[in-house]
Order: sequence, then structure tokens, then C-alpha cells
Amino acid sequence: MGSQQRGVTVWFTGLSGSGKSTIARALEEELRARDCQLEVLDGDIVRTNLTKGLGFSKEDRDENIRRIGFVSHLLTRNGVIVLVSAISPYQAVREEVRDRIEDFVEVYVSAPVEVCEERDVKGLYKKARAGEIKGFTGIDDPYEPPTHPEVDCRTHEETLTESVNKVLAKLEELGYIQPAATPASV
Ligand SMILES: Nc1ncnc2c1ncn2[C@@H]1O[C@H](COP(=O)(O)OS(=O)(=O)O)[C@@H](OP(=O)(O)O)[C@H]1O
Ligand SMILES: Nc1ncnc2c1ncn2[C@@H]1O[C@H](COP(=O)(O)OP(=O)(O)O)[C@@H](O)[C@H]1O
Repeated sequence: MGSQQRGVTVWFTGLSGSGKSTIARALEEELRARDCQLEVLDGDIVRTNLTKGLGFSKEDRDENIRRIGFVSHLLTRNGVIVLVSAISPYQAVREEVRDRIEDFVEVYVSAPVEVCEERDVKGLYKKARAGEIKGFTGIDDPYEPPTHPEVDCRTHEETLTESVNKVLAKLEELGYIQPAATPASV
């Protein structure tokens, strides 16, 4: 695709353990196979670099999201596909970022908290329940679901391949990528 590619920010929002990073990683692989130019901004990596020092208060989370949004905006307008994974629990700042980025696709990764807690990928829900982590999203901190996401990945009832294909289909429908000869089978 090279210089012809249109940039877009694909913003994954959802609870910890909902599947944001897993879907983004699989999507990255699929898009690289299609020679797309892309960058991945994953919550954990961003928080050890771009937003190091920020915590999990509402103010700090909003600041985290604004900075990620700023970088995404710069990349997107230069033709890059940006895959962002961040809990981004607050609707208002998500809308702020969406308004700033012309090409923006919001993916709600919508597994219920019970399922995320059951998965407990990083053992953090256990710590939150034990009171070792305070203000954990979904346990004792809010998550405001998106009202109009472009894609809803219901990872508690669909496979990773189905989730990835939903996002790919939306990107194709909106003209950001060309349809592949064969659908992804990650
Ligand atoms: N209090 C609290 N609440 C939620 N999450 C917490 C918390 N403390 C640490 N963690 C870990 O930080 C990851 C979430 O960081 P994000 O940058 O995505 O969060 S936010 O968008 O700024 O709300 C999140 O990673 P993911 O599991 O990948 O979502 C957690 O591992
Ligand atoms: N359809 C699906 N999409 C993504 N992840 C899924 C799906 N079904 C089950 N999972 C599992 O859910 C977990 C999600 O973890 P992770 O991607 O780290 O979440 P997050 O980045 O949102 O914190 C992984 O263990 C993954 O294998």
C-alpha cells in the first residue's frame, strides 16, 4: 500500500483482561501481512514510556488517554494505522480524542467483569479483591461503556479469530484497508 495508505486510529477500550491487547496483537500480524504501515500503542508499554509516572486516579487516566490520543493523532494524519489498547474508562475523554482524530474507529471489547475476573490474566483482580490494589477498574473504580462503538467484540462469546475479523471487516467497509483474498484465520 505504501504512501497510498490512509491513516486511522483503532482504539480498543474495555476492562483489564477483556482482550484488548490480544486482539490488537493478532490484528497487527494480519495487517503486517497486508503490508500496512502501523504502530501499536499498548497500555503497558505506553505507561512505561510516554506516560511514565501517571497513576490510576481519574485525572491521571484522563491525562494518559490525552497523551496517547495526541500521539495517535500525529501518526494517523501521516498515514499510519495506529492500534491503541487502553482501558480508557471515561466516556468524556474518549469523545475528546475521537473529536480530535478525523479517522477514528472505536472497538469496545465488551467481556463482562465476571469473565475478566475469571481469566485474571495478570492476577490483578485477585489483588484488587484482597484490597492490595485500590481503585481497580470494574471492581472499585468505574468503567463507562461506549455508546456508539464502531465495533463490539464480545470476547466472552466469540473466538479471537471472530473478533479480529469483525475489526478487519469494519476497516474494509470504511475503506482503510483493501479486502484480503482470504479472511484471517489467527
Ligand atoms: N487500578 C487499576 N485499574 C486498572 N488497571 C490497573 C490498575 N492498576 C494497575 N493496572 C494495570 O494497568 C493497566 C491499565 O492501564 P491503562 O493505561 O490501559 O489504563 S487507563 O486507560 O489509563 O485507565 C491494566 O492492564 P490491562 O490488563 O492490559 O488492561 C492493569 O494491568
Ligand atoms: N475473542 C477473544 N479475543 C481476545 N481475547 C480472548 C478472546 N477469547 C478469549 N480471550 C482471552 O482473554 C484474555 C485477554 O487478555 P488481554 O488481551 O491481556 O486483555 P487486556 O489487554 O484487555 O487486558 C487472553 O487470555 C485471551 O486469550
